[in-house]
Amino acid sequence: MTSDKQAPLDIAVGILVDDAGRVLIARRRAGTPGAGLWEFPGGKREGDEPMRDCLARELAEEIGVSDCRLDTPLIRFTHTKGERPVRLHVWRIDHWQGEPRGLEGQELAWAERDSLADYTLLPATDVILCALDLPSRYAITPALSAAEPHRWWARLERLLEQPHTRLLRLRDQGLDDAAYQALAAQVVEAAHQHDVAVLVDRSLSLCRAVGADGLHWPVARLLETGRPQLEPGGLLAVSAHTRSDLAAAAERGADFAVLSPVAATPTHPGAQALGWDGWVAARADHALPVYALGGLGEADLTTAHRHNAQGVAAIRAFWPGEH
Ligand SMILES: Nc1nc2c([nH]c(=O)n2[C@H]2C[C@H](O)[C@@H](COP(=O)(O)OP(=O)(O)OP(=O)(O)O)O2)c(=O)[nH]1
Repeated sequence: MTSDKQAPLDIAVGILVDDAGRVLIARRRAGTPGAGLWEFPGGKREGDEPMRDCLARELAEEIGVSDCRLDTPLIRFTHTKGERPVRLHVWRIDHWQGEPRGLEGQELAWAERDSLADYTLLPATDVILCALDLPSRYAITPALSAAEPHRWWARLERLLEQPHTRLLRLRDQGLDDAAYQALAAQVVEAAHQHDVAVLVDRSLSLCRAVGADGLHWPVARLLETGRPQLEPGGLLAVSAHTRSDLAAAAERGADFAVLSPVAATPTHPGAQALGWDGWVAARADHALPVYALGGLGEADLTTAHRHNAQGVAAIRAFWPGEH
């Protein structure tokens, strides 16, 4: 076996999103691998062309659109679910010129996000969809048990009111299960009024009891018990600290991970900071969205995206100050 045989093919993929929030999918033609399945438009890199150029070329050739605005890459990951390993470089595209049409005879469809389940998509598309659905900011609460309750609640309300807040983890390791569950029930109720999804720590039964949107576990717990039976659409997030944690998380079916610490933080004294170089080496191209955590905030979002992060997770940086 030569190593060349195993080298992944680089593929550029574009997710065109129209003003109604629908996404463009294309049906693979007869005679190609995965014929009949639906995919996002894109294709193989030619020579050593930059991946952005590859995507612009593929979209022009396949669907006749030009001037695609490629601001921020959505995700880059490798998977081995097809005939050979591929590394997908995926962009979300909200602006382009021209009306997409199937120039190679392929069928196209504009699909509502919720109706994508009706199409048989290529394997590993679930990773792309998860990245598409997840926000750039993953807010984590400081412990209520270490704070004055009315102040904590006032800040939580302010956080929930901010339009950027879409996903929250309730973290309070100082509470016993009963107290944590009582708090989680209240937090989920408050968050859902603002359309903010809440992930809770601890057990599947607690998650169900409080109507949370999923669980956030240490990766070791996923390894011990396997992926819990969440409701359809429920999210399983894991905390990871190493490259092998992430490999295990992707392998065992976590929807996304948080990889930390990028920098040292007062909440985790003594934890060895990865720095961005260490973070990128550990993140690698594992097949799941990964947030960067540890001493980061709003100002680090662009850097995080550039390093193949879904975005930034933070406790202090997103927790509103007192006014
Ligand atoms: N376009 C696209 N390809 C994907 C996705 N997910 C995924 O695993 N792939 C894989 C399938 C194929 O093995 C590979 C794309 O190869 P391709 O054969 O379509 O590339 P191409 O358009 O350059 O093809 P060609 O006719 O020039 O050979 O990437 C996806 O969402 N979109």
